[in-house]
Amino acid sequence: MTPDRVTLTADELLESVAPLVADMGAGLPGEELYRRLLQSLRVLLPCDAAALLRLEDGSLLPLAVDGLSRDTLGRRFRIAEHPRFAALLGAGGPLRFPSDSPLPDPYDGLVEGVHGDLDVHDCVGCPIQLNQRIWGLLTLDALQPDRFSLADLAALQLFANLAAAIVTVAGRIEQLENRVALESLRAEGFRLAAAPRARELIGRSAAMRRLLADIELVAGSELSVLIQGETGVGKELVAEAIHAGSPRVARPMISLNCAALPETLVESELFGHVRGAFTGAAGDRPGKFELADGGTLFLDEVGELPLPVQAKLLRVLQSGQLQRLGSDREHRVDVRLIAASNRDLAEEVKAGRLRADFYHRLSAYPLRVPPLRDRGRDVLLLSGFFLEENRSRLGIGAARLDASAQAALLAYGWPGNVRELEHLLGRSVLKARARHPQRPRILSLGAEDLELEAQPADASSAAASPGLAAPDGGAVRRPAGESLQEAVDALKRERVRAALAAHGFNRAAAAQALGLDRANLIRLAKRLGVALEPGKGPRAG
Ligand SMILES: Nc1ncnc2c1ncn2[C@@H]1O[C@H](COP(=O)(O)OP(=O)(O)OP(=O)(O)O)[C@@H](O)[C@H]1O
Repeated sequence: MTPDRVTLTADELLESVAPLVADMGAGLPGEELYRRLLQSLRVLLPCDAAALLRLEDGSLLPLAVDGLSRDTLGRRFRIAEHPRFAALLGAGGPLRFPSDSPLPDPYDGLVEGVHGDLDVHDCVGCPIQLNQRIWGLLTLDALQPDRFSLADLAALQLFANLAAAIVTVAGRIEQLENRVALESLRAEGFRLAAAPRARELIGRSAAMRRLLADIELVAGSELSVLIQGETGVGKELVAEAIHAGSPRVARPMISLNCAALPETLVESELFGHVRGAFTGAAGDRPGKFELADGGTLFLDEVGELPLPVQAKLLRVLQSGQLQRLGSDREHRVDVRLIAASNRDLAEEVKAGRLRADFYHRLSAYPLRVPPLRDRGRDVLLLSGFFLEENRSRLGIGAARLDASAQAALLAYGWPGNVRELEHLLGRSVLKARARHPQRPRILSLGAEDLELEAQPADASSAAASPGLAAPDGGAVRRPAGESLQEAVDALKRERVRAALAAHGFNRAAAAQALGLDRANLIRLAKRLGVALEPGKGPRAG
C-alpha cells in the first residue's frame, strides 16, 4: 500500500527533477533513464504502480514499469481494447480516472502484491508529446481512492515533458552508440514503414540481447545465415528479423519448410518446372528461388534436404543461375539465403547426411538461438505477451499469473521452448475460463492451472543438444559407453514411441505433443526406426 500522501511544494518538485536532469547528461542507457524517471515519479507522487509506455501501431508497449508484475513488460496493449488508454491518448493532457470510473483498468491483476480484483483505486495518466505528436503515455495507479489531486496532475504533466526529453536523449545516445547518422535513420524509417513488419522478438535477457545484436549486425550484410537452435526457440522469427533489417526488406522473404515436402516435390518447389516436366505438371510454375528474386529465401529444416538437391542448390547459389525442371532456359536470380535447423548440422555432415560444401556455404554467419531455459526472466515477459494475446482473443477482462504460477514457469525446463510456453498458456487460459463460468473480471492463473510436468534432474542438459527435439520429461537412462549422440537418439526414440502410442498413432497429435511438425515427426521416426503404425516398421505417410 502507498504511504500517506504529502502536499507538493516547489522544492520537492525541484528535488525530484534535478537528479533526473543530471542522469540525462551522464549518458545512461535509455532503459536505466526510464527506470529512474518512474522511481522519482513514485517518490514525488506516492502510488502503487507507474508505467512508461510507447505508442506503436495502435498498441502501447511498456518500456519501463515500477510496481507492476514483470510480465507487464512483455504485454502489448491494443488501444482499441483498452478504453482508459484510448481516453488518455485523446486527452491532450493529464487525466484522472476516479475510483468509480466504469472503464476497466488495463493493469487489473498486474499491480504487485495485490491478489484479488483491483476494485477501489485511483488512476492518472498523461500523454507524452514529441515533435507535436503523441509518443506514448505515463500512468500512475494507487490502490487508495482519491490519492491524486489537481496539483498532482500538474506534476505529472511536468514529468511527461521530462519523459519526452529523456526519450530524445536516449534516442541520441543510441544513435551515437550505433554510429548511425540521423539521416540514415530517417531513411531507414521510411523504408521500414513501406515494408511489412516482422513479428516482434520479445526478451531482455543477456542471451537475447546478444542474439539481437548479432541479428542487427548480420542483417545489413549479404551473408548467408544459418540459424540453429532447439525446436520452438524462435528460429523463424529470427529469420524474419534479419530480412526486416536488411536492404532487401522491400522485396519478399519466401519460406520453404524442407521437411514438409516429399523428396519428389522439393526440387520443383525450389526451382520451378515447365509444363510436362513430370506427371501432373500441367503448366509452367516458378520456384521459390525465382519468387525470392531480389529478396530472401528462408529454408526451414534445411538438414532434411536430400543430398542431390543440396548439390543442385549449391550450384544455383554459386552461379546465380537456375533452370526450371524440364527446361534448359537459364534464369538469373539474386537471392540471399537464410537457413534454419534444429539438428546439429556439423554432426549431420560427419554422419554423411549433409554435404560439407553445402554446409559451409549456408553457414557464412552461424547464429544460435538460445533455449528458453537459458533466458532467465524472459519467460515472464513472454508469458505476459501470450497472456495479453489470449486475453484479447477470448474477450477476457484481465489475465494474470499469481506468484506460484510465476515461480513454476521460472523453474520449468521448457524442452519445447517458446512454442511450448505459447501453447501451454493458450490451453491454461482456455481451461481456467471454462472452470469459472461466472466470468470473474480477473482470471488469475496459479501453478495448478499450468499443468507443467515435473522435470527430471537432467532434462535440461539432455535437451541442450540442438539435435534433440522435445523430450517430455521422463526418466533418462544412460548405459555406460554410449556416446552422447546415441544417448540422445535413444531418448528421442523412447519419446517418439511413447507419444505415438499415447495418441493412438495419430501423427498430428503425437507431433503436437512433442512440439514438432507432423512432417518432422515422420522424418524423425524414419531415421530412428520407430514404427509409425501399430505393429509395423517405420513408414512415411
Ligand atoms: N522471442 C519471441 N518473442 C515472441 N514470440 C516468440 C519468440 N520466440 C518464439 N516465439 C513464438 O514461438 C513460436 C515458435 O517460434 P518459431 O516457429 O520461430 O520457432 P522455430 O525455432 O522456428 O521452431 P522449429 O524448429 O520447430 O521450426 C512462434 O509462434 C513464435 O511466434
